[in-house]
Amino acid sequence: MALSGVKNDRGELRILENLDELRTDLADYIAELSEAAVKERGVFAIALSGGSLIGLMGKLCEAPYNKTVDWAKWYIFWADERVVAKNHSDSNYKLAKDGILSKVPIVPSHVHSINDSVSAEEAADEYMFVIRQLVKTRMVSVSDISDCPKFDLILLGMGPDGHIASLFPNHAVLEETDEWVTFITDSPKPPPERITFTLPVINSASNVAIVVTGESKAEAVHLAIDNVEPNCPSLPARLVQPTKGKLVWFLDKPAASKLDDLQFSE
Ligand SMILES: O=C(O)[C@H](O)[C@@H](O)[C@H](O)[C@H](O)COP(=O)(O)O
Repeated sequence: MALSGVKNDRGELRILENLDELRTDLADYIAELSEAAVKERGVFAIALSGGSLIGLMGKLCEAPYNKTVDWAKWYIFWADERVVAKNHSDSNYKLAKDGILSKVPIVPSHVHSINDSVSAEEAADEYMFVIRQLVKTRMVSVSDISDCPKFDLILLGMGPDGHIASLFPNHAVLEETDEWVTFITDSPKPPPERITFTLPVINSASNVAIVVTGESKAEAVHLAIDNVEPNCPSLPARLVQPTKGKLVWFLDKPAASKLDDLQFSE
C-alpha cells in the first residue's frame, strides 16, 4: 500500500511498499504527464538522468504503457550526462537506450543526447544550443518568469551525498545561474567529466520527480526533505524547488526510514 502526502514546501511524497509498487506508480505518473502534455502542447519533453532510475522506469516498456503512451510525441533529453563515448558502459545515453529507448517506438531524431566527440565544455555549449533551438520552435516550452526552458518532466535520482543530476554538494556548479547547461571536470563520483542542467533549469520545469531507493540514501532523504537545523543549504536535492512546477518524491520504505513523523493518507 502506498503512502502519500505533502511535506511542507518540499513537495509531494509517495512512499511505496516495495520496488515493484514503486515501478508501477512511477510508470503511471510518467504516462499521465505524457498524456496531459501531448493533449495540451502536442509534445512531451522529458529529461532523464542515469543510475537506478532507468531500471525503475522499466515498466513503461511493458503492457499497457508500451501501447498506450504516445511515444512518437516524446522528445528526450538528459538532465546530466557523463562525457564518454555513447557506447561506453558509463554513458547515461547508453543506459537509457538499452533499458528503454530501444524497446519503445521513440522517433530517433527526437532523442537529444550530447556530442560525445568534443570536450565537456563544448558538449555543454552544444547541448545548450540544441535546447535553445527547440525552445524557439516550442518543442520545449519556456518559463514565463525566466527565459529558461520549461521541460514537461525532469526525472532525477539522488546519491547518498544528496547530489542530483551532476550537481554535487559544495561544488561551485551549484552557483551557476547564467547557463542552462554547464560542465564539470572534477565529479566526486566517477567519471569526472560531466555536463549537467543547472538549478535554474531544473527549477523551471513543470514537473520534477526525484526517485530514491535504499537505506543508504535515508539520511540524505531526511536532510533534503525534513526541517532540519542547521538547514543544509548546499545539499543539492534540497535546492530542487520548482518555482511554479510540481515536485514529487518517489521513495521506497528504506529510503524514507529516517523521515520525521509523517501524516499520510493510505
Ligand atoms: O550520472 C549520474 O551519475 C547520475 O545521473 C546520478 O545523478 C544518479 O542519478 C545518482 O547518483 C543516483 O544514482 P543511483 O540511483 O544509481 O544511486
